[in-house]
Amino acid sequence: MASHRSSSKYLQAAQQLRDNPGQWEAYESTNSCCVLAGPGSGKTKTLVTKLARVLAEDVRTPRGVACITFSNEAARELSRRLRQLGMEQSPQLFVGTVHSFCLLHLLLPFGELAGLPLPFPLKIATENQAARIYKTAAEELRGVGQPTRKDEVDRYRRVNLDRDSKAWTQDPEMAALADAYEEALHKQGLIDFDDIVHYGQRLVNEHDWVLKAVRAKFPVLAVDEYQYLGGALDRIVRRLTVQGGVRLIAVGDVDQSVYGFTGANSELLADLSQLDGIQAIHLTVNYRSGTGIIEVAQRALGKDRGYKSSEPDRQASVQIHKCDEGLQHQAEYAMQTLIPAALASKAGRQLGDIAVLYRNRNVGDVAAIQAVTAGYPFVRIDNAAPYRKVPLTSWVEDCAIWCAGGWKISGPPLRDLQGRWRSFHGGLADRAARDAAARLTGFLWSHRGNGPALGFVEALKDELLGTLIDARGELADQAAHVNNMHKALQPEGVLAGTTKAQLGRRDGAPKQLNLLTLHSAKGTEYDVVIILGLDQGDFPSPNWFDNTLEKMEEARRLFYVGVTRARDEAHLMYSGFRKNQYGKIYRDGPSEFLNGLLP
Ligand SMILES: Nc1ncnc2c1ncn2[C@@H]1O[C@H](COP(=O)(O)OP(=O)(O)OP(=O)(O)O)[C@@H](O)[C@H]1O
Repeated sequence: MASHRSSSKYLQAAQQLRDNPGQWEAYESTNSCCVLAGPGSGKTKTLVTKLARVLAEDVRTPRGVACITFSNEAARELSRRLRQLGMEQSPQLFVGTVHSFCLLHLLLPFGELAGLPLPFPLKIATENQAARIYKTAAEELRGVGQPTRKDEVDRYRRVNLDRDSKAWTQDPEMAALADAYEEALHKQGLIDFDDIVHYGQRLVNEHDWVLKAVRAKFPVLAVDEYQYLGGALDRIVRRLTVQGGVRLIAVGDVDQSVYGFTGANSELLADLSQLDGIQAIHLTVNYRSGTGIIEVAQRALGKDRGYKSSEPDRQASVQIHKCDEGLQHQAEYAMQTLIPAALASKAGRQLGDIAVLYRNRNVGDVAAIQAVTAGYPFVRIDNAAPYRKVPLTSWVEDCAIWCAGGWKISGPPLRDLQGRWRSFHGGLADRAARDAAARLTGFLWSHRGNGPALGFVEALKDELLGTLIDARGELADQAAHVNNMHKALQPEGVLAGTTKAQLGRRDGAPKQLNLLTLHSAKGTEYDVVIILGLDQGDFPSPNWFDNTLEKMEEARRLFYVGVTRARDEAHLMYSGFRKNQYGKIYRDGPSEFLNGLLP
């Protein structure tokens, strides 16, 4: 038996997998495996149950398991699900993004030793610093007002990993811009997020000793939502599993690939599943949606994948609604008519069981105004948020919840907060780790009660975070997001008056309507989903028209992700026209994604 603090809750959870041959095969597999399956098929459920088993039965302390996913929110959701099975963040269980994996487990421990050409100690540029440095470097190279956007250059750096290859110089201007930017960044003693993954990949690929060290620490590697991750992570995964003998548990769905614009490549998942020694497992039962939704969703995707509902007789529907007066009318109809009807149609259904999804924050603004008018409390996840969810801000939120009353029900557990707190300090020796945990416990204990969040965050910064951030340059970027949180809580800020309990609120809170972008909706599920703004030219949008077939397919997959979040009802809203930012009207009809959707 392994010596991790393990719980047998996974044994109960595993019973649910027994009746599904694919899920059970993944659960029982002792080799590397890759689960490819559609929405709601239990990929994440299988992954977390399997991980809990591996931690309890296969991996002995001090070795552990690393579980990588694509965003901080996704990592938080995975941690939450693992916690339900009794597994908490600890030195033996890493759950986080590819960036934090590369930073904490590759660059910080091995980067300097391996002689990487980066400025040490590592300090990560904030978004503003990186943007300024790029602007200056690009203007020096190509003149003031040069048009190439930083995100295009970043994408180029992400997809062309070998600087000595022909691929790197296929676009000489891009390559020159990228080189000039990186040089200027490093000269200022900074690195950026793309450096972290790029050099992480190089460490694993170019140094056998790094490979061995990683395998010694993490004999098992899990990757959720593989289709969202780019070439650098794919290289790390292949090298660790194929040459390093690390056991891989990967799950994903190529049909839900919606991050091509960031350099993600869904073909990597399909290729990975074909490798020798990797057991490919396909799941076809959808446990989330009723048949009515599954059939329409496959039509929306334009592919019949043969997915079936686990409850074929359950009522589920997709409805299309036309609101003649435009986007605001759509949002108003959703709030005033659809949501009250949805709440009334099922006993016990709450606002938290409903999500309004949209393409971008502009549509989110319209939805938010109508939600306020209707008197619905809501939680909003899009770029309009006053601060970004990164590990440090998420941890501050969870500390606030704990103090506001979470300590009574161990939600979140103090041990989890301490584990994350320790991880921000990098590798701490036992004594120092105990001291850090004790300081945190003392702080939290003395701040119990649901007071204003502003004072709490100020005290946390003064008493704990300040010293940490001064000592750990790699947290500089995340510290900037904590500062944004602090600024938003000021009397003149958008979060003025927020309490500790409210600071920690998020999607999944039962009494709050969920407003979120289609991209943020990945991995979530709701009884009722309402998608706004399905007008040709808005979604797919004009930007998508410069456009390759590939980008249109990605937009279609994004639509598919939205529809497949629904358990019982999906409502698709359009007006038949769109307005540009100057108020000019284009009557291009409903989104082409609605064509032929209903029989
Ligand atoms: N074997 C099972 N028995 C009962 N419920 C299950 C089973 N497998 C999964 N579920 C339920 O189905 C829903 C979807 O599961 P999960 O979120 O793991 O799917 P997913 O494949 O990761 O979805 P997506 O790709 O759409 O995000 C959850 O509510 C989960 O509890």
